[in-house]
Amino acid sequence: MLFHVKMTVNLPHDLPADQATDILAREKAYSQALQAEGKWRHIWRVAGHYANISIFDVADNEELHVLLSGLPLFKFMDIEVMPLLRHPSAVRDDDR
Ligand SMILES: O=C(O)CC1=CCC(=O)O1
Repeated sequence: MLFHVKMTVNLPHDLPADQATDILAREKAYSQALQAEGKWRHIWRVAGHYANISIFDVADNEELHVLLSGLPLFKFMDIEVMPLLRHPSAVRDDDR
């Protein structure tokens, strides 16, 4: 199942720099591992915002929840999820 996910990051201004550096490094590694697995298909920065638009390809709502709640930045994010399904006019075979 495909999901469109918007993540808006709200890092506290008083978060110590070493903790911020550590959490961002862990977030990057977590994200890149899921991208390599094919579960996190796309990630795009939203211009002018500390936010991203991502496409996840997972088995079901529960798997998406597990992956999102495992994000190192999870407690510092607002997350909006939109489930996607194939459009009847779509021509790409991998958009299901
Ligand atoms: O910077 C972001 O948008 C938050 C984020 C999610 C995965 C990642 O590497 O950074």
